[in-house]
Amino acid sequence: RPKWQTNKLTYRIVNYTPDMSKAEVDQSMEKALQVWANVTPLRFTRINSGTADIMISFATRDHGDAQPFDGPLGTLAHAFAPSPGIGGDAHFDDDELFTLRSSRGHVLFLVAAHEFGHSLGLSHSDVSGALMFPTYSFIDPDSFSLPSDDIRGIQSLYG
Ligand SMILES: CC(C)C[C@H](C(=O)NO)C(=O)N[C@@H](CC(N)=O)C(=O)NCc1cccc(N)c1
Ligand SMILES: [Ca+2]
Ligand SMILES: [Zn+2]
Ligand SMILES: [Zn+2]
Repeated sequence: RPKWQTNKLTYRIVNYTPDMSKAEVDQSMEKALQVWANVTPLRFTRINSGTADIMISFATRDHGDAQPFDGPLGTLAHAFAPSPGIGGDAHFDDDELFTLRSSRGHVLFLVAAHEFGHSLGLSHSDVSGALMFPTYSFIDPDSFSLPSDDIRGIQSLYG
């Protein structure tokens, strides 16, 4: 199973969605990475130019990789397993409505936390309620805590 060979990873927010303020997007991404840093030796450093391990961007439809987005709903985002180049990168479908905490649309923090699970090497879980379960369900981000199946999964890679 592909995994990063270092615990110090960089990320870059390449562009932004119009759905939220830049500060809200920044906070959502930081909080989503912290979910995984809390239970592993992984540490994430933001860079604002050049190439990071985890390049984060918003896009619609065809956006330069082999997995074009599909308009509103359906696929919300995708991320690539650890590897050089596109590995680790996370793309968010900007035909979705992303929110800070509303149940209307999709909470960016939750989608990002799920995607970064893929960026770190996790695949989907069949445990309902797991963050890595294939389908999104709204959770108040203020009361979010990483489910045990996800802790087990990430600690089996980075323990
Ligand atoms: C085949 C994949 C490209 C599907 C894609 C996904 O799993 N990305 O990681 C995706 O966007 N799946 C949707 C499925 C859906 N529309 O319910 C999803 O919600 N994934 C993100 C997500 C966010 C937060 C929590 C969970 N469990 C899943
Ligand atoms: Ca979509
Ligand atoms: Zn993509
Ligand atoms: Zn997924």
